Amino acid sequence: MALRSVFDASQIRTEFENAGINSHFIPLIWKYVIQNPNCEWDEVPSLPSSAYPLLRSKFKPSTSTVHSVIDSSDEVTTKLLIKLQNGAFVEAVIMRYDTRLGKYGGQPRSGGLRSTLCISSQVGCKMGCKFCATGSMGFKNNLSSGEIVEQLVHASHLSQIRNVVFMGMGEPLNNYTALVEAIRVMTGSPFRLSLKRITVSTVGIIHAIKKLQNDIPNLNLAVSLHAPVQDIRCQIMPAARAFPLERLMDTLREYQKNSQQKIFIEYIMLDGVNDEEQHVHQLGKLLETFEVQVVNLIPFNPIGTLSHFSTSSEQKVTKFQKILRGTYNIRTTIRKQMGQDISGACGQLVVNQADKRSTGSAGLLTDIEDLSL
Ligand SMILES: C[S@@+](CC[C@H](N)C(=O)[O-])C[C@H]1O[C@@H](n2cnc3c(N)ncnc32)[C@H](O)[C@@H]1O
Ligand code: SF4
Repeated sequence: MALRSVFDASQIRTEFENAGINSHFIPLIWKYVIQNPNCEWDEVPSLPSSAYPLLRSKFKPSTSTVHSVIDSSDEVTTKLLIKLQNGAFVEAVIMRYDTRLGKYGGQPRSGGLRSTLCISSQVGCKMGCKFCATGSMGFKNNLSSGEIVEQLVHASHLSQIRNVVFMGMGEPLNNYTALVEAIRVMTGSPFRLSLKRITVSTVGIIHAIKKLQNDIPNLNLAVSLHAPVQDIRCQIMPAARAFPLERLMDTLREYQKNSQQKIFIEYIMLDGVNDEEQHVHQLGKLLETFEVQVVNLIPFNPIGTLSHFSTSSEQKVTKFQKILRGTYNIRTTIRKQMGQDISGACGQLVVNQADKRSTGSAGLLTDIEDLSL
């Protein structure tokens, strides 16, 4: 049987419990593994003697490996192509924010920068959004919580990670149990990331948003709205049929009321599809009664022949922003496109990689300015 990731928290806790080993050793093991990624279990100091054979027979310090590390030419973005134990690939992306410069930038592998890590939760995705390279792959498999956490471990060897956003490959709320467990590990010892600095991006899985409120109160949500009315949403995001816009908005209002947490609205700008003047007024009215933290306008990142959409012109995006701000008083940012020279769109590098071996999104996604507040 394949060995599990030592960062699969519930597995290792259960195994330790069954063997009568105190679970307080687990964060100590994780700390050692983070500092010594290529270690053998016998090297981990000060564990009860029964822990060593158990670790050897059931767990690996890392089940994934970094297959390649690619820096963008502007040195802001680094993409990690990560190979999982089953041979599949996922992407994790580091974006560096230089606090001294007050903007994204800085030398790729240098310390001292405030970095955001964009993490994948699935190989492929079953939601099938028409503009998304990951969606074009279909669903392959869920990542385990350990595989999700290992992306943070790999990235932390290259940069000091301050923020984590689940905006990589896959729909995190379709891999709910692993997502919740991974977030609990990341916010616990030894990672100790602040929950305020973790954001989960979702297409809007209503029942899971409701559940999340109880399981991880006060988690930041980014909702990929992308259209102001249900029929356009369904055209570009087939899964939206199952999550009517009105019910989604009620769920978000409820989420915000109960948790006082930040909700970011993501809106991809697709030329002639959702970027006309009527759409901005529909969106403004939809969000008027809703205390939205910020609307992020995302320039569509072309994904080659996988999608027929085009990117909205700069003038259209700027006008959209102006109306949302001026007429509706909604904080609105235009997300920078980053890392386009390294297949910036989520999943694109994996699709390209798959193409090369003959076997899945564009400039990078995160409006880090807002997510790293
Ligand atoms: C890849 S998804 C992953 C998280 C989640 N599944 C979701 O849809 O929010 C993260 C964000 O990337 C956006 N995205 C996907 N393909 C894109 C593209 N080609 N250009 C720009 N943004 C894209 C999505 O709409 C979403 O807002
Ligand atoms: S945008 Fe998100 S939900 Fe849609 S296909 Fe891509 S990963 Fe899945």
